Amino acid sequence: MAKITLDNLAHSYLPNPSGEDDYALKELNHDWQDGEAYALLGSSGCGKSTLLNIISGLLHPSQGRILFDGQDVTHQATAERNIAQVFQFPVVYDTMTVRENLAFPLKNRRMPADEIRRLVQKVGHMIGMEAQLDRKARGLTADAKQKISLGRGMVREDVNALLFDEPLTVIDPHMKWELRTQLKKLHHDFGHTMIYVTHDQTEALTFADKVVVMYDGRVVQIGTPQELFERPAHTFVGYFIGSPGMNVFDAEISGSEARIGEARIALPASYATAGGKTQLGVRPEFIRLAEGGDGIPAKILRIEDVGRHKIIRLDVAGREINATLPEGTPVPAGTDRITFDPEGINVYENDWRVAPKGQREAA
Ligand SMILES: Nc1ncnc2c1ncn2[C@@H]1O[C@H](COP(=O)(O)OP(=O)(O)OP(=O)(O)O)[C@@H](O)[C@H]1O
Repeated sequence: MAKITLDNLAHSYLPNPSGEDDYALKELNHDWQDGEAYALLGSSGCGKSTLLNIISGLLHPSQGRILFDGQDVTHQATAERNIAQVFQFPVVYDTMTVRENLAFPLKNRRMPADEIRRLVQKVGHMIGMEAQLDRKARGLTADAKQKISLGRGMVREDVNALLFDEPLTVIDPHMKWELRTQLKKLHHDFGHTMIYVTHDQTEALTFADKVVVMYDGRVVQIGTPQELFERPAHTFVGYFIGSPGMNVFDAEISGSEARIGEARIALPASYATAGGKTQLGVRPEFIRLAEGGDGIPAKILRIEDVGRHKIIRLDVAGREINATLPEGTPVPAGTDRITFDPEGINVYENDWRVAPKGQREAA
């Protein structure tokens, strides 16, 4: 397994990039720790595959270096990097049996036959295909073929890193859950460094120790699921993670007080801002419904029951915002205001989180 260092890394697909906008991947400096499971999460076109392909060696970065355990691999071919990769669509050999497909990377490395047999049996079990090991891959469903691809990715225990690019897209929903659980178990048992690209937050949050959120070619936050939930570093993270996402209110900030329209809101700490666009981010879980008092005027538009909780859609100064209430908690009938739980308030300037005075913002 290896620590992966992204050193001053950036990539443009253009031959002569002239400004930041020309870069599909904007400058990055990060150490991804040995043995951790990372999910690269972001919407389509934000640069996830570009970054993964640079790590795997399919793409050479236009700037910077990539290191595995301190060794510069920037100009090494994929085959030399000792990694396993699983792509969005199956890559299997139709004329081979399932067993032969799974054994392929091990045979290539001239592993003893009894060791191959043991590993193939184990992975066959993990992907739920033990009974089909001696069947030819031809004629299997796309779902089954993708399970073989996943199995082939997981079969080697000595790789520097395991890279997955949206590997569960063609898998049916029940099996998705099952395979995600198996991947987590694999990580737990062997401690591989894993990088898993997805645009699905559930997949990212259930799989990863650390989620790397990308937006417009930039890594905007690397954090545990809890950190992304409690302290989104960028308004995009707040909006993208959570269902519904974080509400964002334009606000004037003055020390430990915010003003939203006529309403004054006491902040949990004091904040120094530098004259940029300032906003408060409050997740739906931290919005309280009230009748009268000092809150922000709001009108209930509709209430949606989604099982474990209710989503209350409200109009606040012409914009729709969301609150959630646990199942069984009644919606106050005369609701005409909202207030915020102080611990759920984050302050943003030009979309980036501002740390309370006296605290340093995490990278
Ligand atoms: N081969 C290429 N040539 C030129 N531009 C490209 C190439 N591949 C990707 N891009 C552009 O680079 C940006 C990042 O694309 P990338 O595929 O890395 O994003 P992504 O987050 O993986 O998206 P998706 O989830 O849709 O695959 C996009 O604007 C895309 O159009």
